[in-house]
Amino acid sequence: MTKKIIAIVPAAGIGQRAQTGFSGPENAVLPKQYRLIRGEPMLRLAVQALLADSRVDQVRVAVAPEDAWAAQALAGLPRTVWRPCGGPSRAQTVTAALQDAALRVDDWVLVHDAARPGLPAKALARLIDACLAGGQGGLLAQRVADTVKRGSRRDNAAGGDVVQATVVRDALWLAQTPQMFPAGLLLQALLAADAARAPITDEASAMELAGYQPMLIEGAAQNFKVTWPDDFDLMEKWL
Ligand SMILES: Nc1ccn([C@@H]2O[C@H](COP(=O)(O)OP(=O)(O)OP(=O)(O)O)[C@@H](O)[C@H]2O)c(=O)n1
Ligand SMILES: C[C@](O)(CO)[C@H](O)COP(=O)(O)O
Repeated sequence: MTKKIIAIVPAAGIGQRAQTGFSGPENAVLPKQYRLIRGEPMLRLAVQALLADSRVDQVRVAVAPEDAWAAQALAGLPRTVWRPCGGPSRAQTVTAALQDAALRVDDWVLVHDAARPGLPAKALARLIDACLAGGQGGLLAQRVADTVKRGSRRDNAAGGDVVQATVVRDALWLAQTPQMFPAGLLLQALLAADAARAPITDEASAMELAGYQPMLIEGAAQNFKVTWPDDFDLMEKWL
């Protein structure tokens, strides 16, 4: 039987660092994934970026249980469903979405942040091609371009950190999404990481903890994560 490729979009965060300060229905603070970029909710753009590859069978968006915006933001998109299964952390949201999807163990899962609407079709295709060809999971990532400093918490004269060391950056990459893994292995790895109370910020770290070595596939600058207030304008320019 052909293995499906199912995308999961965790979209249950609040976007605290983005400080949108915008209000939606009932004056709730509008989470950053619903803020408009180029006139469209950021979440919708992120889902459309995944739908651009016809090999993606379905996109499953995981929103917060009290979410009031998903239906409108995702209206009319093909191959897309959403579920109110978001949890208190990104990893818990992804775990709940995987359990809700009840996939076959060897179906492929592509997890992509709602906060990365700039995903180029070519980068997505690179990741899918590499994982299918290698039969191995992987993630989009970018090599670190700048010189890297480790700071110490000791205050400098201006009240900030001071340099403790310059870090060798040759082998350093910045993790992006999508991150693509077999559904069964990913669910097992996330559950094991949760049981071990390991701090997990992406799917690859759960897989690493379980002993796997995910492939690093070249990502893209425009696939950056909208995190800080200025990022909205920057993303609008890219798009
Ligand atoms: N409990 C959570 C926390 C985050 N996310 C999702 O994980 C993705 C990446 O997280 P991030 O950019 O850190 O989003 P937020 O957690 O919303 O941002 P912040 O940490 O600034 O609050 C986002 O699509 C976000 O909605 C989620 O589904 N469930
Ligand atoms: C998954 C991720 O986008 C990879 O860079 C990132 O780890 C999300 O975590 P954050 O700590 O919420 O930025």
